[in-house]
Amino acid sequence: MSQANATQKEMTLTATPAPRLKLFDSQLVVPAIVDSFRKLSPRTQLRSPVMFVVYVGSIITTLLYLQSLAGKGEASSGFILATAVWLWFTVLFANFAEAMAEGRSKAQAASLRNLKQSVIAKKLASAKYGTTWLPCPASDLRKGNYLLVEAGDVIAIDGEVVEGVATVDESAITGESAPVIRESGGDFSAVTGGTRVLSDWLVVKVTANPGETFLDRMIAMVEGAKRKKTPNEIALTILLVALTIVFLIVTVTLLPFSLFSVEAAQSGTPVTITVLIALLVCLIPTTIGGLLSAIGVAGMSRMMQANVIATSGRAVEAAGDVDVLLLDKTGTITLGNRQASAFYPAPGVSEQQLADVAQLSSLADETPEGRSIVVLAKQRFNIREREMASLHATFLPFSANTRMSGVDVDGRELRKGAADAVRKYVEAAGQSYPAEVVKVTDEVSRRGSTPLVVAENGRVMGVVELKDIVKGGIKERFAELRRMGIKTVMITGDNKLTAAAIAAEAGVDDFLAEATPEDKLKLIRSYQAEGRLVAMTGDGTNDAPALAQADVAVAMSSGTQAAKEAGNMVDLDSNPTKLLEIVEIGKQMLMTRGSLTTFSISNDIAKYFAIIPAAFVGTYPQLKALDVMQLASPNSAIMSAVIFNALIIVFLIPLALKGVQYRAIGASALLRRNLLVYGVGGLILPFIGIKLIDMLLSALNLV
Ligand SMILES: Nc1ncnc2c1ncn2[C@@H]1O[C@H](COP(=O)(O)OP(=O)(O)OP(=O)(O)O)[C@@H](O)[C@H]1O
Ligand SMILES: [K+]
Ligand SMILES: [Mg+2]
Repeated sequence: MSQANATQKEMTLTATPAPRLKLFDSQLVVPAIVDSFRKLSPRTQLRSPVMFVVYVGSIITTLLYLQSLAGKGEASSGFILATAVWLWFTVLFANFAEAMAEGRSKAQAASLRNLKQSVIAKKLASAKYGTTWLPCPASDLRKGNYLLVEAGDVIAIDGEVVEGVATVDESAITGESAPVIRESGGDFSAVTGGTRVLSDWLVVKVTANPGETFLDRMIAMVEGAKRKKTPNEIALTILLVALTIVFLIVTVTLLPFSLFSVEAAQSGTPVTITVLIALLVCLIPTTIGGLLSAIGVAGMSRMMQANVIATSGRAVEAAGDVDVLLLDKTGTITLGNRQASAFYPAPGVSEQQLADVAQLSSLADETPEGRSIVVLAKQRFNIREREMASLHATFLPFSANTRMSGVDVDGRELRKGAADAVRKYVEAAGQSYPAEVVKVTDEVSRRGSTPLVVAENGRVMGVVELKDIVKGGIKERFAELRRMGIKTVMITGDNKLTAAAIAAEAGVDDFLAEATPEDKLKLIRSYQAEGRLVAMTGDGTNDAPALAQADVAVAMSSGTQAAKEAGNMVDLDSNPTKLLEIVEIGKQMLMTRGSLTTFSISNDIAKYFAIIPAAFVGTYPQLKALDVMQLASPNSAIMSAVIFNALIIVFLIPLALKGVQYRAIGASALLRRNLLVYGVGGLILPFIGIKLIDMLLSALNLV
């Protein structure tokens, strides 16, 4: 063990910590500036229709400026140039916001990539321990290959343990320094490439080709390579496009009005195209248009900081609206390492007889439960392991559907399993089920332990108690979820009494016991049919169908490959209460988007008051009444509005990246508060900002 400890310490030192970069860290800012220019390609710009309008406006004003240099300008070339430059800044600032958000994700991806080591694996000729192995680079491994991994070896690639038990240091992936046990069968059989075996050995079957491993997928996700617009983002984009079209029509119809009206002809001051473009850009929702993508990317990146990898932005979004959380009992709410702790023989059976039958029925049972029975029988009565192969036995593996396992040997039919399952089996064999055994299983269950009833040839031999422990601190976290309005439901294959005891201890709102994988699936569907958004956390293979059905499906990284494939998030810390943070991050992202949309639309209103009187005062002098800001000159008014419109994007980048503050108060109270802060704030702020810019411009004699 001392050697294992030493290796582990070494590992902890070499593992790369996730980068904790400051908001405007120069490591992020410099590449983001470069990226802002790279993002000027039309294809990239088309992704945000609002910003694309600004982009086109920048190009047109630039052309108008060039025309003015040739002496055919519609206004002074200095004014056109200033407008063009600030419109380009507007586009660049929006690009910069997105690049900053992506840069943070890229830094996280880079730290993950550091974990990818080129490992030489020990490739076995067959699935059996002890057969010869050949060195093979990880990149040449394929699904279905078998590997030997021994103490000190780094596991080359993702796989499933088929033989052996070992302690594994997964700190490089999970950040958790305590070693975990990985063993064949059951829910602790998945191993991840990049982790290191500390003691003993494993035979691992490769489950992913190079480039398709858990780590590879995490890196791709974090880098945002596969980031698609979420349904909510698409809906919001449609709204923004509609607003843009309305303002575009308004602006275009103003053109002939100003050009051909009698007043314009008389005063000789038609509104220029430059001014109309400035007006259009100020009216369309550029603030949210420029920040929308950054908000989404930042949400995923905040998940990553909480050690959760989300496979889609859609999952992050759904997390913000979750109503019901379903949790698996064993391994999620409890530690999940259920150990046999006592034998309770049925009347007329000795404890040793029971232990003997229980042990024999568990010899080929690869689950932690089965193995722990063999261990207890040895401790209590020194019952030695028998070699299954020489016994001519047929083994009946445990399944979550039958909730039984056993063995047929020398004409003896040995079974063990959940009380109700064994009772059915015993009664089907025409035997009676002793009342004393019911008493014992009830007592065991009320303690929160799992009773396993053991039977031989249809006769009940007694009960084995499997002890499990509720994870620490879970009750307070569930109370917090309740305050957020989220209902917690524990689902388990275990019996009602055990379930009730654990449910009470953990403080969940409700539970479903004796659930088969299909029952779990049905429960999720029934909640979804009520229009609720369901989150589920699980770790076992039998949780996979339910995880695939849930809207937000968080797989524990300690769980099986199947569970991780089925989920849309993986919690690297394997902490069931992590959902609390996941929901918070989701809510925060939705709120940030809502708040900035509100702000964006209301902060455009002041610009009418700045630009409309400035643009049309020549044509319609009555409009002077709108000039509540008393801006220095028409040109100064227009420039100030355009400059404010560009700068506000930069000022709001920190908010878009960090997210607005989340508080666990009611949804309507939160909405009221945000409307007040961002709606009213957005209304007032530009009046002050535009006036200040105008004063500065005229003080510096720039307009
Ligand atoms: N190796 C085994 N052999 C026989 N019976 C078992 C074995 N392991 C578990 N059982 C019984 O089957 C029941 C159902 O197991 P299952 O794995 O579906 O659910 P669980 O692990 O108890 O709960 P959860 O769904 O929360 O993980 C257990 O409660 C136990 O009574
Ligand atoms: K705007
Ligand atoms: Mg289970």
